[in-house]
Amino acid sequence: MFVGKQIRLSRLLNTKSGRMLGITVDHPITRGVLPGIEDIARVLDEVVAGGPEAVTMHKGIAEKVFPPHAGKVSMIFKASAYSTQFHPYEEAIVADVDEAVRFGADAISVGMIVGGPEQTTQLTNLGRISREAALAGMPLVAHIYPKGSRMDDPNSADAVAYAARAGAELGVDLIKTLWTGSGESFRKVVEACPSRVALAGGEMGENLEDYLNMTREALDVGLAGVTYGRFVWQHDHPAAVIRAIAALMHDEASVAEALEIYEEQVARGQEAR
Ligand SMILES: O=C(CO)COP(=O)(O)O
Repeated sequence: MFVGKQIRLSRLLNTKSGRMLGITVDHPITRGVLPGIEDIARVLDEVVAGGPEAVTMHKGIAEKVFPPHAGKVSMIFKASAYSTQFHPYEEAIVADVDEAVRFGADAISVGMIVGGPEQTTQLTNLGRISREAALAGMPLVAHIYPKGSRMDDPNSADAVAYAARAGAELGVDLIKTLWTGSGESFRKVVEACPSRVALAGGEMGENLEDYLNMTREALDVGLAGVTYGRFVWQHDHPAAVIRAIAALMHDEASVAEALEIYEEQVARGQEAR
């Protein structure tokens, strides 16, 4: 491994656990300007206050909003975009490795949808970015979801293992993918993937404890990271949520302990007001 990639990777991974707690704020092209993400400067302030290892964003946000946070958190530069409404099966490439280098990014992130004929272009794009990232010593993160037009059950262990392994085959360092519903089924995904596997989050509808339970179960079978978005920054107390997740990931806390940390953080924040 080039030393540059090793150094950047070390900025992404927690020194204690070797895992990455990442928060994504790249949703508007995918899902619209969701409630809670309108004021992106405020969102980033609240997220960074929770102390995650990394935040993922597109170039325009990196340019306009990220600079005050440089040095406090790593930046993952998003280089593709899709839309659940307009082009759900295809990620468009919107940036490249040279730009990621110029923006001071610690990793580049690309999405790929597998499970349909559209994956031909997706594989071509990921293969190219993987080659360019390797040459630049830039870690490669990929969101790989088996949500292609021929996939019946994107959350099945076979589908998710296929997606994760496709990323590993193409040299992705950290693959973010979907939860399969249980630790037992997720173990199959982790065991079939020689790269680090990270989990995506989901909608705000579910409660915090459900997300903490999912995270704990996945960590127990080898999860190496999370890249959570909506349920964190749409929450009333994003920094407290992040600290609770960090306790699970870096201190091997139980869900009950993580919930206590969440309550403490909320109380402390309210006292400070
Ligand atoms: O990482 C994501 C978008 O890039 C998904 O985040 P959530 O599903 O947790 O909102």
